Amino acid sequence: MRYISTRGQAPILSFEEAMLTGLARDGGLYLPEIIPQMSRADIAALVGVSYEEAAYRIMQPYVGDTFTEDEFRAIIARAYAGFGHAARAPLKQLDSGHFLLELFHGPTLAFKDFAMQLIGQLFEASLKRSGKRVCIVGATSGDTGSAAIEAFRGLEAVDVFILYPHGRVSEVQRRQMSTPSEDNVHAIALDGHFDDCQARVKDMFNDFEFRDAVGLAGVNSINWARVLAQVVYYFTSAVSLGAPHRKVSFTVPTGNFGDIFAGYIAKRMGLPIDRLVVATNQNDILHRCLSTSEYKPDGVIPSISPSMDIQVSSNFERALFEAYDRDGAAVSQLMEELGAGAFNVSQGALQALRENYDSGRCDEDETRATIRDAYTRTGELLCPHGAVGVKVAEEQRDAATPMITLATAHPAKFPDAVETASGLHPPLPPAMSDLYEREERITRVANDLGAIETLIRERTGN
Ligand SMILES: Cc1ncc(COP(=O)(O)O)c(C=O)c1O
Ligand SMILES: N[C@@H](CCOP(=O)(O)O)C(=O)O
Repeated sequence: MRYISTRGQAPILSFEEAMLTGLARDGGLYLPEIIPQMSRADIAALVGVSYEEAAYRIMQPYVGDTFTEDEFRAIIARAYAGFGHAARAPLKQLDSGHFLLELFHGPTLAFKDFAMQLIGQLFEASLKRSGKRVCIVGATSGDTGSAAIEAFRGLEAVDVFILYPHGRVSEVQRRQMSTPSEDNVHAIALDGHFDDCQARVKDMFNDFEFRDAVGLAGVNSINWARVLAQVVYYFTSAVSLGAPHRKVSFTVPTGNFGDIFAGYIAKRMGLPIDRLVVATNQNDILHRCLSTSEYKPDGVIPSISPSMDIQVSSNFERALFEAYDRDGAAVSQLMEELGAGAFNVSQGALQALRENYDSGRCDEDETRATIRDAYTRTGELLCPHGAVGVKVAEEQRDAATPMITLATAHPAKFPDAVETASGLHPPLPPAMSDLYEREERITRVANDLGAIETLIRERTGN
């Protein structure tokens, strides 16, 4: 399998190269040149198999001969062994025709663990083989960072620097990043919001001298392997509700567009998905763009679902690439316009986007009300991100097709918001019960590329 950039100007890479490269050298994001297909029989054959077996069958065509069958199966087995639920991604019924896909049973209690635990194993196997060393730099609004630090802590051949927006993540998220004691992990509090963190990470990738000197790698969803790992649970959940014989729809709490794009890939592979609904919080740029065609970031407003406080949505570039029939020049032009403030999607591309994605938004009061109502009606305590999804799904779903809403994080990651909404304080699982007593290590930096690069060079000796 070969991987191409959304901007059409970067070298074509293998799976392993694309995984270790992160951002393409033309500033774009890698995507497989062709999307492998699962036939109806392939999908039907997933009934009753373990999550790990489904993961192997779905991901193998993308990974190709990077690893032997035994190696790749062992990687998958190690990745999901630490999950706290035998089903890995259990499905719960919320209401007639409305289901919740619980994606928070991994070690850091968010859906990011599905990809990050796998990527940790893939990186370790690949770097052991090559003897190379990498420096991972990531941006987080809270969950990617803790999942990355958990997946890479203590690995010999990897340093991890995670930039998070100072004061804009929950205390649990911050402590998950700042309390691991291994020397190879670094929690960096940046004075700015998530979009600033993500922009500095992309700046570092576009600074080729720095990139090559430190051996930069990325584990944000710019990394194709992140998206790929998330395709699996669309299949397993749909199959448990009757696919391929019955269509299902998904509502996905969305920020950087990686998770819902994984749903789109599942659909392109042949999974009968009726609708993919983008659910945004008050930072609703994606909903506005799909409604009006204009993509114009206008400042991030802090919310009680902080992981979705994003205005420059990285993977939307992959969706645009598809909507523009894989025209890299057109995508480059849009990204240039975005650099100057905003872009407008053409009518043809907007129609293509709307054929694949519906959208809705949920404000702060609605989020709190949904947490309260869902608990009262069903006994399910939602995190604010899941609540955004449930609210939008309730508005958008139809009686004919089952709706699956992705519950992307555990309520205990956002205890204050959940308690205000429901009156209940969600406890941390026993393995994390001493999180508040552990010592924190945080480095504060200005939103300044030079200062961040200097810090990374000093810490890595490059
Ligand atoms: C809990 C939670 N829900 C939803 C999202 C949005 O996912 P995506 O960025 O893949 O759209 C994030 C962050 O990515 C998250 O951490
Ligand atoms: N919500 C994310 C933001 C980064 O997204 P990613 O999927 O591109 O890594 C977070 O929690 O950090």
